[in-house]
Amino acid sequence: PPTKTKAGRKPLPGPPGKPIVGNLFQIPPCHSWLKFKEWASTYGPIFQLNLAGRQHIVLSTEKVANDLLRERGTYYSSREFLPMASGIVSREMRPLLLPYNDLWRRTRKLMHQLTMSTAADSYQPVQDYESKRLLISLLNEPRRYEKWFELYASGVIFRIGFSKWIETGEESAVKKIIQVNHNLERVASPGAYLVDSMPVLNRLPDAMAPFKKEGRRLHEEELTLFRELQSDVRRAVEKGYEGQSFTRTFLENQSRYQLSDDEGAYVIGTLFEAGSGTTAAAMMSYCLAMCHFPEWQKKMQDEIDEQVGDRMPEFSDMPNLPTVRAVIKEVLRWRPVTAGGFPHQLTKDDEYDGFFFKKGTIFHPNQWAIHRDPVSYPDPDNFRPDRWLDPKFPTTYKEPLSKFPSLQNFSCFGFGRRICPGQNIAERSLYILTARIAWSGSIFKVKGPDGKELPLPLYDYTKGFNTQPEHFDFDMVVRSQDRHEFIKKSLEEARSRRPE
Ligand code: HEM
Repeated sequence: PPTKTKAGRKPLPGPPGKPIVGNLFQIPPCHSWLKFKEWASTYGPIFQLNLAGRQHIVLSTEKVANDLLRERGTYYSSREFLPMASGIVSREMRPLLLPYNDLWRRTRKLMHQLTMSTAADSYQPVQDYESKRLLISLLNEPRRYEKWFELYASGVIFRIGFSKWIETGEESAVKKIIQVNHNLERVASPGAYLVDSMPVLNRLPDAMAPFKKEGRRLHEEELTLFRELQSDVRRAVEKGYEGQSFTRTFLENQSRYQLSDDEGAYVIGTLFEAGSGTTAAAMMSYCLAMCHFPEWQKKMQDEIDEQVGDRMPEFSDMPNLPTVRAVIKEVLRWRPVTAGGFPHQLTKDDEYDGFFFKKGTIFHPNQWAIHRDPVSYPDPDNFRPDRWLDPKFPTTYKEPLSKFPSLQNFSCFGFGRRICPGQNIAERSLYILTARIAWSGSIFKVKGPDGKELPLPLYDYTKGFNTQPEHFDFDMVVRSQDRHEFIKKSLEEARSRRPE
């Protein structure tokens, strides 16, 4: 263990770096969370990295992440200012990247109203309809699962955000907003723009800084799209359209939130971008888990058959389906979507457990390591939904099983004041999709001509800060023709009842 310094503070442990650049070139360009976890086993749950003079701290247990990011939320809730992503592209309006300032507080208040539990309940008819549509597509063409989950997740948020239904995913506004997501993911990834590590480059004249022109173009494109989507809702409401949406709620309460049109448009755009890819990615990991651990698919199916019978599971069945909730919670633990965690920035000097942290330090709650802490999660590399269901696992098991396990405040959604505001909506989507997919069919590994299962990697994941399995094929067999017919009928019925 580190010894105390003269001032009575412990030196921060961490891998030794090189002069000037520090640990910058020791960090792998992708899946850095794996390396960070390795370092945590050498240096402990709090270790530092020096990235060209900037102090970064990696947190690797739920306890230290909660003690700092949640319990000391008044000063551990900011974001690092990235000249390209937060400045030029977002013009300091994108809530996800905003520092802990007054504008962020106002946007967060609006987000809370749009996503709190009672509001989330009111979006269930949209999730009901979209999940039925997904079942038909998945049963017909399971190998195009990425498309179906993306269509589901964007369809839900597009409808509740802007009162528009997505039919094919090929609609121009949908393609554009998905492009905005991809741009943000690229622009905000660590190391994408030198100016983010060396802010002084921002002072270069335009001719010597082509990133500025690119950033301004990206900003124009996204703002134009967000404004168009907002104007469409405004015009529809003026013409007497009655449907509810995030945008409508914003427009009708704008003065209460003290947000300009553009700031409000960015809030709703951010809800879309933070909510669509993440939900879809979680469900893709679910399919991978079902291929590898079919015994859990069977356990869910037995539970659903016993508790629900032949009819399709509904939101109201969730209290009776703890195995369903445990399986999807374990998917989020086993393959966290934001595996490296979303960084928080400290806004004043602080001390914790004998360590000193300077104002401006960036904290990474490394979910990959947090979720593999063997004290909280024994047998961490294995997929064990029973850890949420069996009192033999006292660190994760909680009663009553009609309520727990739940996804509320689970560390996969981040920490403290910045915790994901979309968790109520995400939770409802993940529960209904998991229950209905298991009720309707069984997912299997693909078999070769000799009838043997083809090999399927346990961990072959995409790059980026949201991560999902690289494409893999799986088969899906409907559990009975009656159920297939029932889904088709109930989709038609849901379509005829679908809120306009
Ligand atoms: C499985 C699904 C999801 C996962 C795993 C997830 C995870 C996260 C994480 C880790 C953060 C960062 C929290 C932090 O800084 O500590 C976050 C932030 C955020 N999420 Fe989610 N999320 C999901 C779904 C959603 C949905 C459905 C929405 C919108 C309806 C949403 C909206 C947001 C927004 C707006 C932020 C930024 C909050 C801020 O910076 O203040 N997310 N999410």
